[in-house]
Amino acid sequence: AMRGHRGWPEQWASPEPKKRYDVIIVGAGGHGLGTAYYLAKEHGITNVAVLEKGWLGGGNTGRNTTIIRSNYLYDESAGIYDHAVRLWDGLSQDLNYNVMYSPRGVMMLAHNVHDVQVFKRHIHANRLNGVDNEWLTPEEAKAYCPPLNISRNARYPVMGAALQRRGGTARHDAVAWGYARAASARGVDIIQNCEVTGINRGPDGAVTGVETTRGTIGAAKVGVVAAGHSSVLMQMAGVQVPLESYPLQALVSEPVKPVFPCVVMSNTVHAYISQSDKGELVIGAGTDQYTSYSQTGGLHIIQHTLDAIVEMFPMFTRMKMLRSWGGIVDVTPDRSPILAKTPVKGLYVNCGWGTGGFKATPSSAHVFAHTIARDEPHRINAPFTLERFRGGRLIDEAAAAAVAH
Ligand SMILES: Cc1cc2nc3c(=O)[nH]c(=O)nc-3n(C[C@H](O)[C@H](O)[C@H](O)COP(=O)(O)OP(=O)(O)OC[C@H]3O[C@@H](n4cnc5c(N)ncnc54)[C@H](O)[C@@H]3O)c2cc1C
Ligand SMILES: CSCC(=O)[O-]
Repeated sequence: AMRGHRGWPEQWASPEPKKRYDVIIVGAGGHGLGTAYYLAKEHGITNVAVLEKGWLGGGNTGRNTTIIRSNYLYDESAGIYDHAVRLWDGLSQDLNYNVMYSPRGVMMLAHNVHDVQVFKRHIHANRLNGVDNEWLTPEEAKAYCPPLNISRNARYPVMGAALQRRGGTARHDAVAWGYARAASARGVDIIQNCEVTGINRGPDGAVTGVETTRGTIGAAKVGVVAAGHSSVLMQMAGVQVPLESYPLQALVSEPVKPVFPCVVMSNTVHAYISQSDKGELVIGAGTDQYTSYSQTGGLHIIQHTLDAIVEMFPMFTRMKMLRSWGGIVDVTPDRSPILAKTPVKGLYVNCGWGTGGFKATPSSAHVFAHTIARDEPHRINAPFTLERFRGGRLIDEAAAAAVAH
């Protein structure tokens, strides 16, 4: 058995917080729980607490539309997102928990000459980085996804598509549960209902721990992984991060028999769709256009998204919608994440994933654990610094992420 391994419990332990840990992770989403898991598994650091103000997986990790892909434009992005796709492949075995990873293919639709040019550029860039991506004619796109409307007189006719066959989906709850159980089994304390209300610094400015709703907890290393609330947390340590938080909504239909074989995304009409293993159509929208920490959004966004969906897939016109919800997405100016040390000794931040961080969960956690354990970034996350916004060396992926914001 692994040193200190608690054995494979039904789920995770729920201990009282200790007075002190080696590392505190703020935020029990997939990225935070995964970071704690890799700290224990890869670096032998097990005296770790993950502090969560609500319930684990209750943030964006349990609210997203579960799309996984690595077809972004820049080399830096290929590094972090394709590292994730490779880790998704063996994650269920690694965690001894079925995360239901399904490489069913992600197809990005082109509706105008600009889309065609952008997606073909992505395909060439992806191939240069060893990332699979291929161009389909409208007829080939329909053959891959039969419900797709490729009529020439559609409001936004399909002019082709970029298909990443290794892209797909996973069960988002299971990712949180799998990482939580595996981390807990290795000795990590997961403390739910424990909101961090302050980040403490010593006379030398270094981090000494956090204030929480369950008392003061000491640690020389604190990793903030709080998604839409990251700017609030970092402000507690006097660090400003260039984030805007927006509501991002999603909705599901009534469950039906398997009818939709892959994932389809359309940047131009701001809609994307897949079908869950339970049979629901899982539909995503663009962000609401105002900053907010609300986990709901405007009905007009849902309406616009459904207009787009029935235009692209007329067979769903009479489908009944079951429920909609929202999350709080933390968006950076260049739509790329911040995975880095901060100017405060012992304080690390993993945020800025915006509308697209679920797909990166395994790689984000893997390299963030490395960054905390060794106090220096992994080569994969080295470009994703806080300083890039001062120096201007941005990693502008707005086109790759534009489907939602
Ligand atoms: C509707 C929607 C659809 C999306 N679709 C996709 C998609 O298809 N593909 C994709 O790749 N990405 C998608 N995303 C984005 C993705 O969900 C996120 O980028 C990713 O899940 C972020 O993971 P996380 O672990 O960093 O954050 P979270 O899961 O949000 O975890 C952060 C945690 O920090 C906790 N926290 C906050 N403040 C405090 C505090 N003071 N003290 C203690 N804990 C605190 C929160 O309660 C939360 O549980 C979507 C997001 C939304 C909202
Ligand atoms: C919410 S958009 C999903 C994605 O970025 O693949």
